[in-house]
Amino acid sequence: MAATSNLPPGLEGNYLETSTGGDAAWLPISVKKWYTNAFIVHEAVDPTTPGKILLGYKKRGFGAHLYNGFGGKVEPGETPAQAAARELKEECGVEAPLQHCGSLLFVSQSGPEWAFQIEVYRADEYTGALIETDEMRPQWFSTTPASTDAPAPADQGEEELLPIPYDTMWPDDVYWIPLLLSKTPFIGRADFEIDATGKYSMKRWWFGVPPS
Ligand SMILES: CNc1ncnc2c1ncn2[C@@H]1O[C@H](COP(=O)(O)OP(=O)(O)OP(=O)(O)O)[C@@H](O)[C@H]1O
Repeated sequence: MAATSNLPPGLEGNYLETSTGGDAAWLPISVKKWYTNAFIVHEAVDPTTPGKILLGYKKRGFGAHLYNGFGGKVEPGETPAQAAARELKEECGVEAPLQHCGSLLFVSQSGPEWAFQIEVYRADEYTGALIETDEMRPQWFSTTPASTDAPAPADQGEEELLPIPYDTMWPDDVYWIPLLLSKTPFIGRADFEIDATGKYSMKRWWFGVPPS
């Protein structure tokens, strides 16, 4: 992993680059707004009980028709941790001992005029009953990468889970979800361009982790 001299503007600290790309100039940041994003991850127990991650299919609003964690804006007077717990409960009905695991900065050209500062949380467990809400349809996905020589799914009445649907997620997710799964703290920034159809594409990105 490379040294941190190329940390993008808006990120601070001692971090080692895990991935970077794009050659656009970093966009200027005027205002930042705080958001949260929370994930429940069940670790693999053994080969017949693989790991799984809870995502939500966003039914409306910003990021509609993409799978994501559960989250939203930090409201005035709330800490990001309080907002993360509130949004998780509002969007899929459950409570969880969320732990902060990453911070992300997203800037877009010709989209929202503010930058998104997103605090990311994960929990190994949850309490309550998962429900579909007006905003999100929760769904579990396998955390085991798809592989041709993987054993056939156990035929034990368990529903086979699909792999994480990166093609139907924000394009930055593939760079930091693996870090979230391995419980590696992370930071990152991605700058986006939005085309006439509203599609976001990444023009420059950088993700990193603390030195071990
Ligand atoms: C650009 N790359 C990105 N990659 C991954 N996740 C991203 C994201 N950009 C935004 N997000 C997440 O999208 C949700 C938006 O929140 P959003 O639904 O607008 O907030 P909130 O529920 O408060 O809105 P309403 O007031 O109900 O409209 C929130 O979880 C935020 O973390």
